[in-house]
Amino acid sequence: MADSALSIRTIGSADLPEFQRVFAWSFLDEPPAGGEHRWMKVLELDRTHAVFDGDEMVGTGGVLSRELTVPGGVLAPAGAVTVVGVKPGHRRRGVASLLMKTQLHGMHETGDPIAILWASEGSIYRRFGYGEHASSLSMMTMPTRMPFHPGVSVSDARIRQVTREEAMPFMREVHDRVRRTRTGWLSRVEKTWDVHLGDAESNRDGLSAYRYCLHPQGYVVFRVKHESNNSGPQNELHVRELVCETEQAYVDLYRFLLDLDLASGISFYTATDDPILHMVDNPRKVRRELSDALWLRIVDVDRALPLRRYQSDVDSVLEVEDSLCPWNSGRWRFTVKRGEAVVTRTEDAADVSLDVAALGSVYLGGVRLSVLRRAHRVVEHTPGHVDALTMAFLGTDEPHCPEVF
Ligand SMILES: CC(=O)SCCNC(=O)CCNC(=O)[C@H](O)C(C)(C)COP(=O)(O)OP(=O)(O)OC[C@H]1O[C@@H](n2cnc3c(N)ncnc32)[C@H](O)[C@@H]1OP(=O)(O)O
Repeated sequence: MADSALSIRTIGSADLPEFQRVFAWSFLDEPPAGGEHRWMKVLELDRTHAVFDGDEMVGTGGVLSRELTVPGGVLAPAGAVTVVGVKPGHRRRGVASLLMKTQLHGMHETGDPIAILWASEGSIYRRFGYGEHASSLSMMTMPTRMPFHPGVSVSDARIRQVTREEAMPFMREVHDRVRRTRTGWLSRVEKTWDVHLGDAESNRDGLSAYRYCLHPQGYVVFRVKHESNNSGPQNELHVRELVCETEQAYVDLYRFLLDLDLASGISFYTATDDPILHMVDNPRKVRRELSDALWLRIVDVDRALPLRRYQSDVDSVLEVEDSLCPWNSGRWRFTVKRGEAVVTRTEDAADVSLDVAALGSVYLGGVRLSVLRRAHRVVEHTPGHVDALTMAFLGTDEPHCPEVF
């Protein structure tokens, strides 16, 4: 419950210095001296809120307008929630709750059917209806020089290292074509590139500047962690993104990285189904650590569910619980025919009950509804419906979001 002394409003440009300070302090950080934090560059002021306790700004949060690719290659409008922070000393008094409610009710009015975010901590957002592991991430490490499995063929396409200036126009075009086909990928605007591939000294964490290598159908961006010991160079390649229009380009660029002289290892936050595991001759040498990536919130059940495509036909009554966005609560008939869903209000008895966060987790096809049933997050009233819904929601590939916003 929000403290009654709190108020909330969108910010103007005059609020930005204080907004930046409150956000930095909430992350135990300092605002950059005399400059603008890179996250501030992409804020849309009419979707950016500050919470006040009297005259004092105590909370921050923003929504970015993005397109999210959902199963079936459909581009769905999504509100990408970012820069959420509450000033130390003002916590656990409902500041974030007020912000979350304002954002979600605003998205309901403006027509964003889906909200997404990356969570700083895993225990914050489920209470606000965000479902965990809507997409997951694999922190992958592997040694270089590994051969490929016989049959994985490398083409003779030339891969060229170029400057950032030369790479940028090509990368923008390739990314924009590829992101439309990959579940979980997001549209980028001009300034997003500066944030996502920010390369100021302060962004490098002791590593090199980005290196840009182009293939005719793709590109890879990485940093180098320079190391050496008595046995020679032990440099590590930290891949930021590997974006390809063809499977061949993916194979070629991985081979290029694996063969790079003076490098001993590769690390990459990648998709959980990155095919590299099956390309190399010794898959055990590819070490993987799983973490949550996108948390997804269904803002409007009846607009979000029909947006995506489904793998199989199903006809079920879903009973949804959503205390923060009550327009979602209640029973919905969810019917899929030939991949397309129709969602209508119904008084019929529920086949399956679940809360809106569970629906968010399964929406991109990364989490199985059957697993949520085993976790006591979903209740099946009519036998067979959870299995049928599980199959319908699964996608061909694992959802993946390659960028933090
Ligand atoms: C998308 C992003 O930007 S992710 C970045 C999130 N920001 C941060 O992590 C910065 C550091 N943390 C903070 O600024 C704050 O602690 C926030 C934003 C996480 C929470 O703000 P608060 O104003 O304290 O949250 P609020 O008072 O509304 O809490 C609502 C509920 O969530 C719980 N909660 C809040 N923060 C946390 C947390 N970090 N861990 C566990 N539970 C939490 C509260 O206990 C409360 O529970 P209740 O409803 O059962 O009483």
